[in-house]
Amino acid sequence: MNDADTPTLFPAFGLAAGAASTRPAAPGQSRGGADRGPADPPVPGGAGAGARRAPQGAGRRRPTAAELVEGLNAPQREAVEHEGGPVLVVAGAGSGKTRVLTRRIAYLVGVRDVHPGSILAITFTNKAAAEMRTRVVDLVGPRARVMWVSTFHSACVRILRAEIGHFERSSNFSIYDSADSKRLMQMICRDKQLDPKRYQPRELLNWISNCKNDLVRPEASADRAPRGQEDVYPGVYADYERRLRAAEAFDFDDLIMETVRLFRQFPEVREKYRRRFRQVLVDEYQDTNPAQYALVRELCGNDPSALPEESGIVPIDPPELMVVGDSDQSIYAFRGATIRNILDFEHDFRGARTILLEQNYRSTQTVLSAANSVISKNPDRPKKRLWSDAGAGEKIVGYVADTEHGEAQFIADEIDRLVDAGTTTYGQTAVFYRTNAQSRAFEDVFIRVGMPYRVVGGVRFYERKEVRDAISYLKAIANPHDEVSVRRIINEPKRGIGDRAQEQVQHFADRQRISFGSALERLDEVEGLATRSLAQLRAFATMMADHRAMMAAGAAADELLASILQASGYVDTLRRSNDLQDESRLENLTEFVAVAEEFVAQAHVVDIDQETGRPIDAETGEPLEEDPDTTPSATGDRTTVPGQLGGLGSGAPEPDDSLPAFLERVALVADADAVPDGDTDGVVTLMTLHTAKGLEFDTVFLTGFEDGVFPHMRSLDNPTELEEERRLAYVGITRARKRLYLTRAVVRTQWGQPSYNPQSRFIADMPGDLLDWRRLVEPATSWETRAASRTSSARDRTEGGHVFGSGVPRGPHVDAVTVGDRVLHTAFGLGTVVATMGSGSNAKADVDFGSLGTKRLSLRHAPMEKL
Ligand SMILES: Nc1ncnc2c1ncn2[C@@H]1O[C@H](COP(=O)(O)OP(=O)(O)OP(=O)(O)O)[C@@H](O)[C@H]1O
Ligand SMILES: [Mg+2]
Repeated sequence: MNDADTPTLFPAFGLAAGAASTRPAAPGQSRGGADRGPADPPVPGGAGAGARRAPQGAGRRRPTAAELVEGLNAPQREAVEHEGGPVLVVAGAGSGKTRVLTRRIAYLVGVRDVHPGSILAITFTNKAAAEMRTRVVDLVGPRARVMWVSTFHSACVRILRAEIGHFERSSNFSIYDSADSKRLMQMICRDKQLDPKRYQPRELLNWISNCKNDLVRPEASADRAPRGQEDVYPGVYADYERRLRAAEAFDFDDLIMETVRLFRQFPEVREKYRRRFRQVLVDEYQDTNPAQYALVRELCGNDPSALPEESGIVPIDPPELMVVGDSDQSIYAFRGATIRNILDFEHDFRGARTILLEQNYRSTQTVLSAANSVISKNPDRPKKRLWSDAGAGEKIVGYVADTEHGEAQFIADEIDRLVDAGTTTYGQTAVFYRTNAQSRAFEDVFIRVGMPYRVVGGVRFYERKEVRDAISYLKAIANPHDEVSVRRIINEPKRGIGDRAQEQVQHFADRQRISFGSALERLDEVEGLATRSLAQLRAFATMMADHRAMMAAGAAADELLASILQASGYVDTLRRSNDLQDESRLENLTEFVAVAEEFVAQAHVVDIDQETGRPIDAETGEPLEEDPDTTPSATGDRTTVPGQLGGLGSGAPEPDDSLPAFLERVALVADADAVPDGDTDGVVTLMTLHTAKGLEFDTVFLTGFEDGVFPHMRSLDNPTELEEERRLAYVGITRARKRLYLTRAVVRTQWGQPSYNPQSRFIADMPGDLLDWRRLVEPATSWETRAASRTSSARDRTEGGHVFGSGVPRGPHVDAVTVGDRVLHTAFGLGTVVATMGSGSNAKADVDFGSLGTKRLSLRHAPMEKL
């Protein structure tokens, strides 16, 4: 990502204090410590310092103020140094917003002596959080690790685990991801006997999610329901909430909503966190939704809800707040994000000021101009000037392939060419697409040519069936009431607990108003169970109870996992199978056990803080002994008594290798977390445009530049959605540092059907002289005419300044086929040759195209290629 942040700063630490404090240090200075001045106390060894304590004086000294703002331009510096009221930094892509946040944190710790424990920084992914933490630690040393740098979701999980007792709920709650939520919704729809054609679980869940993101509870949700659904939708929502609660579970949206509710209902709890977090920083602010915004206001607003008088707590002034964002990069409206949060900032946070950044340090002027020309077509956006002094750089390369396979082949060839020439590396190259389904074609080709690559997102490791089953076992151990998890594995592998037996248990649970898990403890009272089912249910309940006992006795997560995989018969079943797929399932489970082992190993690493010489937790940087700095001073009372300010539990955390801690980690792994670390991975990154936010690569391929792909089909007749697609294009283009490619396919298979998509309208927005077309295809054949006629707009048929008209149409074709050959026809898709006839220009073939039937084709004319 933003790799260039530290290099000139490091050497500067070695300079004499007098020299370094007044001017930026020259790069390339040595890093020795001998000339350290008296004003600069010895400091931590910084990155990679390891666990040994450095001898007094041998460590790196504390960076000076001048060093921490070194290399920043004036407004960036202003933002870093700002003290007092709330600040909004708005600026286009690549202008150093994230860098400003990182440097500001370092400055707070290193210069303003802010205790790292009082810093809360919010990033968009866990990956970005880890990176920001590392960078700050690089700048000011390991004591900075105590700060909270996390996503909204992770921060809320931590708060809820500590405070959920106020709601009289167990802190061992499960976190339901979208697949869990969907399963629960399916059960609800079935139980309520809703017509599956009219009520789709996904739609209902989307609607509920939107309610939650707007902090709307079921009882107040009727007027948001679609017309005629004012009873059904809120009813389903209420049921869903009831069952989540019965399962002691929260879904993703709950994590934020419940934290806000907690703060509003228990102002003294909120006050505790306002006292703890005196510095709050938020990256990617344009993508916050109303619930997240409410959370920021609870923590940092000027007028939070009043504290109960009997609490005796005097409210504290709001903490310092800095948010950074770019309204042009708001791409999560479908998850409730709203740029109103940016536009209303100055109004909502009293005394707020805005800082603008205008210089882009990431991209060439060519890349920027292309991005600006696309985004400038959006109406009602504040005009921004974004410039770069990196020079014009290379032209953008355009390429039109015949099919998505041709597109992938071109990209593979081009990457190889660039890498061979030493122009770029695999690790500095990314391929972006609009939807996950597009990754398939790239993977096919990349595997074939042996290109090292990594797909971020898609069917991820944690979404594989066997891994999900294993997680469900663990969740069911940790939380016996977790209905979705228990039901998922109760008969997996098959152990003779059929649907009927499960229904009988469920009925009993419903009648007794207890959870399914509790009913399993009272099997004797369940009526009508067959003897065999009863025996199997008992065995299952005993097995789970045994593992819960293990957990209570302190067994670590990896131990429990390995044990349950054996005891449940899951591993044996896979081992006995002859199915090849089961073999790879076994491998994945082995891998998952390794993940747990690594987690446990990590939890037991003890690091020593070089500054204090005391042990700190390797993961969080939290001191393992009591740290007086983190003791709230308001009452001096460290015990948590509701209604009083208490400790935050941050004093002396034990290494946590427990199952709940492991599950928490697993539940929060976001897509973008799988992004490889910079160059070192040496693989090409494939990902959706949404996941690309905040990242940068030397060479970027933006693919599928077709109307109906990008912009997405759904947006073509919806102006609001088209604006969002445009912002997505802006995000994509501005990821490129040096080299940008735009590609498309004349015909691609979508949803199993060939689609002829005309060129993306975004290409026409770019000045032609920015583009260099390597290949264009003339729309002369009937299939392209059909494609052109599908768009409602009579579009200008020029591409990047090149007018169509000359040259020969270049559709794919084959000269000869034999029976059994697989072919790809641009109109009919994949087929198998079943007969051949004729020869020369009369050669024909019968090709079976599956559901489209068998067709006889003239080889000379058929637009197809042999696979
Ligand atoms: N003053 C500067 N001098 C040199 N390089 C800089 C400066 N400011 C930022 N950069 C570099 O420019 C690149 C973009 O910075 P950064 O990622 O912080 O921008 P951003 O505004 O957060 O971008 P995005 O909008 O995509 O999130 C990074 O490589 C960063 O190190
Ligand atoms: Mg950024």
